[in-house]
Amino acid sequence: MKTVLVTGGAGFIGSNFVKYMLEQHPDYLIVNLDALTYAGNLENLADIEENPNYVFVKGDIADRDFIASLFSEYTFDYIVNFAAESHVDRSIENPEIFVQTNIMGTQVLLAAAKDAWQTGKDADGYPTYKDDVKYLQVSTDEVYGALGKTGMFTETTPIQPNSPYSSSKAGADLLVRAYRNTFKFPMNITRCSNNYGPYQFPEKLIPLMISNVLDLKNLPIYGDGMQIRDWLHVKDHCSGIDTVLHQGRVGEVYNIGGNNEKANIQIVDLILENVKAKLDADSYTGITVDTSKMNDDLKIHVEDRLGHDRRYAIDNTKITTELGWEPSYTFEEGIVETIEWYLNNQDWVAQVKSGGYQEYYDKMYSKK
Ligand SMILES: Cc1cn([C@H]2C[C@H](O)[C@@H](COP(=O)(O)OP(=O)(O)O[C@H]3O[C@H](C)C(=O)[C@H](O)[C@H]3O)O2)c(=O)[nH]c1=O
Repeated sequence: MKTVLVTGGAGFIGSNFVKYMLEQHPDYLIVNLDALTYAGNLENLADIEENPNYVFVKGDIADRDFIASLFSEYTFDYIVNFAAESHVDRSIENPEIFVQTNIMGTQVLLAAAKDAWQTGKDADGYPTYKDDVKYLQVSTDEVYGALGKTGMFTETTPIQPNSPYSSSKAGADLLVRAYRNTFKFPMNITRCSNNYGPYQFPEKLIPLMISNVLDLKNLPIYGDGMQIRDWLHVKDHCSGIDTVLHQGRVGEVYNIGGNNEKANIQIVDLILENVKAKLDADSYTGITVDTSKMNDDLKIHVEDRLGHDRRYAIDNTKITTELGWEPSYTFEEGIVETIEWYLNNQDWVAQVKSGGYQEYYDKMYSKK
């Protein structure tokens, strides 16, 4: 029996991970700590909230006193830190909260874990720790910066983040790295590419485009739309993190990519085509829309994102050769399954779009 603290477990990737862990490790206790910001949603976890091996706690990772009391209540074996402000466009509008949550929050967690796990000191004065404990920092390929037409990010690529978001994630990674170097702290860092799949908040490219096609709204393509991202199905990301948590060499960084490079414009075309085809072939509860209007006229090129990274691509060699992990989804099957999920979960979409969503959307796109 292990007790795992999953922070940010009500968000998109975190909630998929909580469910994945409960399925894969039915003897583990999963404590989900989430501040329930705009992107966190307990509806994502409705099907497991009665599971006796699952506990939800509302709170902020950057709140030192709160974290201290949580660590006095539970004895954690593993900590997986997903809690983060994650949207690049929001970080351009309002960087400060990214520094607060992503950097300060990570520091508070690191200090609490070190205190909880330290057993003494070795002959050289370095802390010693309990056996089989680990802190895993969930990071992003964006910390490496941007690629040109060729090349891929490996774990030794220098860190050169370009946005306030990626800089805050890089700052957190560097703190985790420093804890390893200074305190021999038991850690791993994983760096993933762009995730997609069920429960993603519709501010990110894929769910935003699905949602706009269904609402017959414009599909805003930043700049020329030829920016390239590597797409990783969220379930593959979860299995990659689980693999690193259990088998990763302590102190190491592992990239987790999807081997699926696509230009944004290709993604938008695929979504437009697939949503229309599905609705023409089948009916879905709560969706009545004139599919003849689902055509290229919906696509508009808008002002580019400031400092927009042109291309990301991840080299998976390390995690594949050392730990035997590989992504299992092809993008072609993953995107169809994801579109199907959104079509079948219009209540969830409506629920997350209530609240401040419309206001945010109008503000972001009124300028464009
Ligand atoms: C929302 C939106 C996006 N885009 C473009 C901008 C990007 O080139 C691409 C994907 O954008 P998105 O904001 O979905 O994701 P990224 O900026 O690549 O970052 C994401 O993937 C990394 C790994 C993380 O670490 C981030 O947390 C995560 O947000 O589509 C558009 O062209 N139009 C739009 O309306």
